[in-house]
Parts: sequence; C-alpha cells; structure tokens
Amino acid sequence: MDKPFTVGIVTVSDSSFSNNELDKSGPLIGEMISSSPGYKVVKKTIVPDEPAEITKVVKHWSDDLALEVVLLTGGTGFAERDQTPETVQPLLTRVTPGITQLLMNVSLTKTPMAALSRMTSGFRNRTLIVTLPGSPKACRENLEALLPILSHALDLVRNQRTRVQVTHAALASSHLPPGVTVHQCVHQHHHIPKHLGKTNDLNAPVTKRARQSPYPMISVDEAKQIIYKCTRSITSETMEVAQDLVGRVLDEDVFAKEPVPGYRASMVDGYAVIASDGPGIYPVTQVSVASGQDQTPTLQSGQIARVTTGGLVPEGADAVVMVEDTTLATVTEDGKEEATVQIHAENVCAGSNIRPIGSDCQKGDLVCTKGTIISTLGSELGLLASVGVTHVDVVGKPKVGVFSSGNELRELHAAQPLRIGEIRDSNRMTLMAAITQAGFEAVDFGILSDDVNHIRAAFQLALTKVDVIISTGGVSMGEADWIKPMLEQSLQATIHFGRVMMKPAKPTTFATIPRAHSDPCLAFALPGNPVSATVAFYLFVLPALRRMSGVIQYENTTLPVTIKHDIQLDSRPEYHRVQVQVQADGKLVATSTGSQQSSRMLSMSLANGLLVLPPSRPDKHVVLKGEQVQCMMVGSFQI
Ligand SMILES: Nc1nc2c(c(=O)[nH]1)N[C@H]1C(S)=C(S)[C@@H](COP(=O)(O)OP(=O)(O)OC[C@H]3O[C@@H](n4cnc5c(N)ncnc54)[C@H](O)[C@@H]3O)O[C@H]1N2
Ligand code: MOO
Ligand SMILES: [Mg+2]
Repeated sequence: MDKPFTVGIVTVSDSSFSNNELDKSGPLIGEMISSSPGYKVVKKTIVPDEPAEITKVVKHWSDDLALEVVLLTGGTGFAERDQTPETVQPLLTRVTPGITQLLMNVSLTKTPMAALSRMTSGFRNRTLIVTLPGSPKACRENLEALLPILSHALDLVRNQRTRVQVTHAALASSHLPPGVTVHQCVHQHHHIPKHLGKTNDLNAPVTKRARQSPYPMISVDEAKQIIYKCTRSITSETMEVAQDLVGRVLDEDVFAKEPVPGYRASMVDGYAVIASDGPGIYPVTQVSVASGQDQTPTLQSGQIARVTTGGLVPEGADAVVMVEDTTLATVTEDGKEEATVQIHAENVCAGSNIRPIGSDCQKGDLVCTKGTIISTLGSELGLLASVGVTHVDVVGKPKVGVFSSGNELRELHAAQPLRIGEIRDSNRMTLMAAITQAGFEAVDFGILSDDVNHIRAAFQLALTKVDVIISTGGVSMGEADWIKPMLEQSLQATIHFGRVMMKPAKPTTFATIPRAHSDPCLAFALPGNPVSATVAFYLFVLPALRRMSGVIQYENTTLPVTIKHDIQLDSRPEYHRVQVQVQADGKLVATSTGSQQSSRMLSMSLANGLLVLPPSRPDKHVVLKGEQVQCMMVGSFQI
C-alpha cells in the first residue's frame, strides 16, 4: 500500500483562536479525512484572521514540511476580517479552478447562500491548498465533493504523470503504469515548473515564439537546492581495495577481517626475555627476524631469543629488552653467532615492548564508516589493507554524457577550414576535461544541429547510456533555442528551472527526464557561451555529480580573498573570474582575469577562482581594491 497522503488542517477564525473550544470545523475535517483510507492528518492548527499568520503556516507546511494537502476552513465570507482567499491566492503557483468550481457547484445545490462563500484552490508547488468555508455543514458538503477526486489528484502530483499519460483507465484505477514504481515516480520530479507564460511550441513558426522567457528567474541558492532535491546517489558497487578506490565513498561500514598484529610482536630490536628472570647472562636459543613462521616457538626460563622490530615474540617470553640495554657475552665457535648475551635492564615489566594480538585493531573492529571518502592521502586504503579487507561496497559514480548544440559549431579537428559564421566547438572540450579531471566518466555525444529531431534523437540515445546529460547552447530566446521546448514537449521532462539570477550563465536550465526502467536522468542544459557553460558546470553540475557519488562533504568551497583592484558590480550577482595567489604573508589575493564577456574563454583559462560578487546597489556599485570578497575555488593555487 502506498504511503498515505499527508494533510494539514488550518482553522482560520479570530474567535476559535481565542477559544479553541469554538472550533467545530477543524475537528470535523480531521475526522472526515482520518476516516478516509489513504490519508493522514499530520498537522492541525488554529490561526486568527490575520494574513501574516495564514501565510506563515501555509508556507511552512508546504515549503518546509512538504505536506501534500493543506485544507483551510474559515475566512472565506464577506466580513472585513475574512481574508483567507486573498491571502492564499498569491501563495499559489498554479490555480485549480476546476476544484474551486466543483466545490461551489456542490454547495450551490444545497443553498444559494453558498454564493457568498469565496472558496479558492490551487497548488503551491506540490502542495494542494483548498480554502473551505467556515461553517461545519458547508465544510462537510465540500469535503464530500472533494474526497472522491482528491486521491487521484494527489496521485497525479505525487507520481508526476503528465496529462498525456493520464488515460481514462488510469483515472478509473490508481495503479501505476507497468514498469514504473512509486519509488521512481516520487523521485522523478520535485518541483512543478512554474512557467510565467507559454513555452515555445515545437511546431509553431518563429512569429509565434514567446518574446519574454516563461521561466522565472530564481536565485543561485534556490537553483542548488532544487538540484540537490533531485539528486540521488548511484547504486553501490563492490570494488577491490586498490588505488582506483581513491575518491570513492564507502557505502557500508567496514570491519577488520583480521586482528593487527595477528601475533605478539616486538616493538623494538632486542631480546625476548622472561621478565622475572631479571638481569644476567643468558644463552640466545632462538632468533626471530620479522617474517612468516609455521608455528610459534617457546622460550624456557633462563633463555633469551633475539628478535627484530615486528618479529614474533616466542611463547613464554613476556618482555623484550632493547639491544642497547645488552652486551654480547660469548660467541659460537665459528664466531658467527651470539652464544650468550648479558641483559643489563633491571625491573623489566611483563609486557614491555610487546604489542599484544589485536592491540592496534581487533578482528571485527569498525575501521571505516559508511560515507567515508577514500582519500588521495591513501590512509584509508592502507588501513583497509592492514586489516585484511580486500573488497568494499562503494557508491557508484554517475556517467555523464556531453553534447554541444548549434549549427555554427565545427569540430576542432574537422578537415575543412571554418566558413563565415562558423566557430570551433570548445564547450565539449572544456566539459569533458573537467568531468574526467573530477573523476567521472564522460561520454562524448558530439555536436547536435539546431534541428529538433536531431536533438531529440540524441537525448533519447543518451538517456539509455548515462545518468546525467550536459548540453550546451540553445537555451535562451533565439529561434533556434529548442532545447527547453524539446525537453518538455518531446521527452516529457520537467524543467525545474530555466533561468538563474547570475552572471554569467543566466539561462542555465535544469530538468529531469523520466525513463521507463530507471531513475530519471538529470539534464543540465547549459548556455552556449563558453564561460557561461564552464561556470555553470562548476557551480551546479559538479556538486550534483559529487552528491550522486556519495560525496556531500565539500562543494563550492569559498575562501575570503583580498582583491587587488576595484571591480565594478553588475546588476546580477556575478561570478567574476580571478587568479588567486598566496602572498608571502599567507594572505590570499585575487586579480581579475580581465574582460568578463561570457564568450571570452581567456577570462576563464587564467582563473583558479570565481569571486562571488553581490549585485550592485544604489549605494554600492563597486568593490574596492583591498576589500575582502568570498571566492569560490575552481582550481589550485600557485604557491
Ligand atoms: N534576447 C536575449 N538574448 C540572449 C539572452 C536573453 O536573455 N535574451 N541571454 C543571453 C545569455 S545571458 C546567454 S548566456 C546566451 C545563451 O545562449 P544559448 O544557450 O541559447 O546558446 P546559443 O545561442 O546556442 O549560443 C550562444 C553563444 O555561444 C556560442 N557557442 C554555443 N555553443 C558553443 C560551443 N560548443 N563552443 C563554443 N561556443 C559556443 C554560440 O556560437 C553563441 O555565440 O544567450 C544570450 N542571448
Ligand atoms: O548569462 Mo550569459 O551567460 O551572461 O552570457
Ligand atoms: Mg541562443
């Protein structure tokens, strides 16, 4: 059985707020919902007829708690304090006039007085919000009308099936299509695209294209959060403990397979003794150089054994005396061996200079926890090797497909010289290198022409081969910018955002493309301008790839740097390319790489950091030489 739909109930009423006993509608709705299978009331509250209070609870329940339904009762009438509909309406990202009309129609069949109720309904992202009248009777009638369609409506949202996919059969039964699991669907889309207008129709002529972008401009932080919500780690795989494990993230707790040391080992070069024998001259009856042995020899009282550091301490011996605390007494006839040695050390304690079995690590001890990154320092690899762990489960790594798009693009290595209007495809070169350098597999899907069929076919192929697709070009307002409409109209993708308030890379687009037999594919449709594509890669794609491979420990590290000259601020928050250097006094100083045109790859090639500059304000147009600014490091320092 699917998990129940989560419901929150808000009673909006000044009087019920001051005396909770007066609230009859809230409990009634709670009872009706709770007694309907498939729902769970997870939140209930009473607020006064105050827009700020209503807004706070609706936003919190939908944005933070992600409830699937919020039902409000009260405040829908004509009294001056009745402000529920006008408070809720601006919070909605999509209205559902059909639901509002259904409720009104049902109410009107009961009484014409229903016309005096101002119900409203709609979605705030994935939360359905319905304002019901305040009277218990009207609430009951409305809910009776709503409940028969509610679960289907919520099912569509939860599973993100599109209108095309919703057949009458699907309406009659709430079962999912074959091959599609609830799990897949739930993770498929997290955000309903909030188009401000109509996206371009793939079949429409240029005369019909939108002249304003229908995609709202969101902040970089919002964009990152959206991406992270859609980002899931790749299924784990078992790998041999070896160098190529570096950078991988353990997907299991790992326990020692063997104790370390596995035998009583000497900590020093010297003589294994029986501590109670005390100082004196003793025959050297055994030699134990650190090496494999078939059995443990035994030492009798009155004997000593010569041992090396890490060598096996014979049975019976309980301490090792350092060679420095002994002298040679006699040698064998051939003069090649020690016959007897004098032990000078006094008051030797039992156990001294011996590492007992398992004293470094017991068999079964936890040595590495799930989530550990096998670091380049190699210490985790050494640890695993030391305790006999030969294989571990690690989080898989996403495969990344890369396209460039644009009729003007030519392969660098193409035989013919460029014709007028043509340029070299540099984006694939940059991105493939950056992906590989970051430790991910990059699959080259070549250059796409600005032809919708070509673009669609290439994406369809990539969907079968990779976990993440990065395309560049074709995402802005031009007549050949087909990527967004193609994603939505041909691949039923959800475009989670299509513009970000930043410079460069404003038209950065992020979508998830559903697939029948696996998780949705993440698609980053980056702008064509080479610098825009590169910055967007470091800012959005790389952290997502890392998360998919289980790395959540670090991303987009920023450091405070001192700028070496004035920099003009842009109206958009800007990622200004700089070269960061470490001064002799340890201070980090940043020099701009010059003109920041998003076409100018030179501004990127010299950079190892991106200054995170705020947008200009009337009182601040420039950051001055000597000011400290946060800088996102994308490369290493020249020290
Ligand atoms: N009317 C508007 N025009 C533009 C806007 C806008 O908001 N309104 N946004 C501008 C911004 S900002 C950017 S960034 C670009 C993004 O354009 P697209 O993503 O649609 O990319 P294209 O139009 O295909 O190409 C833009 C530019 O980049 C060159 N390019 C493309 N691919 C490559 C490649 N693989 N290697 C090297 N260079 C490439 C292409 O030739 C163009 O010069 O849109 C602005 N326009
Ligand atoms: O955002 Mo665009 O990337 O300025 O050039
Ligand atoms: Mg364009």
